[in-house]
Amino acid sequence: MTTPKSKKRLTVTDFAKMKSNGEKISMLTAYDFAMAKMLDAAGVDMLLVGDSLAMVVQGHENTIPVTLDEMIYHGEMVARAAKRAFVVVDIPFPVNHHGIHEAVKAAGRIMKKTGCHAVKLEGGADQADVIRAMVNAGIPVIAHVGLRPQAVHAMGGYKVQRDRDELMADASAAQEAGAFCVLIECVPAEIATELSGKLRVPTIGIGAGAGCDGQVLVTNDMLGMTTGYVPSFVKAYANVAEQIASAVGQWCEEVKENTFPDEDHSF
Ligand SMILES: Nc1nc(=O)c2c([nH]1)NC[C@@H]1CN(c3ccc(C(=O)N[C@@H](CCC(=O)O)C(=O)O)cc3)CN21
Ligand SMILES: CC(C)C(=O)C(=O)O
Ligand SMILES: [Mg+2]
Repeated sequence: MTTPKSKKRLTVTDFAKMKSNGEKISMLTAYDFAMAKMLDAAGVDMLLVGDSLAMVVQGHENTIPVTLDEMIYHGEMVARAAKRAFVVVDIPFPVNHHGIHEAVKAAGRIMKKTGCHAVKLEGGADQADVIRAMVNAGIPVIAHVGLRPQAVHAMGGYKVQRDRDELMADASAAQEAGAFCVLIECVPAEIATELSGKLRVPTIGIGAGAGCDGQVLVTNDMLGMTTGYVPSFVKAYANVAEQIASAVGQWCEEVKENTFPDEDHSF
C-alpha cells in the first residue's frame, strides 16, 4: 500500500518529474462526487472524467451519445471532490472535430465550468492543430492514441492497435503540438514500451502493458462493479457487485421479515 506523500495538488510539472524519476502515475476514472472523494483520499494521482460514462453510468452501447453538457455536469462533481488529484475531462465525440475555433471554445467551457485541470481528446497527428491551439490558450491537453473508442464504427470494434509507425507518428505529433501527456489504449506492450521510451512526455497506458509511465483503468471495472462486458486487460481488485448484492439482499429480507428497523435503529 502506498499513501500520498503530500496533500498538495499535483500539477503537470509533477507528472514530468515522475517520468524522469521513474515513479509511475496512477489514473482512474471518476464520474461523481462520492467516488471521486474516495479515490482522491486513496491517493490516485489523476482522475479522469471519461466519456466511458456514456456506457458505465448512462447505459449506452458505446461512448458516442454523451454530450458536452453532460461531460461538464460530471466534471463539476469530480473537480469539487478532488483535493490532491489532477482532474482531466474527456472531450466528447465529435466536438474536437468541429474545427479549431469550436474545439478551443468547448475546451474553454469545460475548464471554466468544471474547474478541472486538463482535457483529453482522442487523436494524434490528425488533431495536432487542435492540440496546439488549446495549449496556446493555456489548456493542458492529453492526447489519446491507439484504440479510440469514439471511432468504434470506423475501427470495426474495440481491437488491439498494432500499426507501430502510425502509433509513433500520432504520439510524436501530439507531443510536438504541446500535449503534456499521451494516453495509449489497447496496444501491444512492446510497442507501448518503445513509444514511452521515445517520448519526452509521460505516457499512460490502458491495455498497453507495464512499460508505460502510468496506468489508467475504468474504476467500475477494477472494483468489480461493471454490469456489462469487461475488457480482458482489466484486473479486478474487489468484487463490489457481490458485496452490494449480499448487503441489499439481506436488507430486503429483513424488511420482509420486519426485523429491520430494530430498536437500535428507531427513535
Ligand atoms: N467498462 C469500460 N471499460 C473500459 O475499459 C472502456 C469502456 N467501458 N468504454 C470505453 C472504452 C472501450 N474499451 C474497450 C472495450 C473493449 C475492449 C476489448 O474487447 N478488447 C479485446 C481485445 C480485442 C482484440 O483482440 O483485438 C479484449 O480481449 O480485451 C477493449 C477496450 C475501453 N474503454
Ligand atoms: C478508458 C479511458 C482511457 C477513457 O478514455 C475513458 O474512460 O473514457
Ligand atoms: Mg474516453
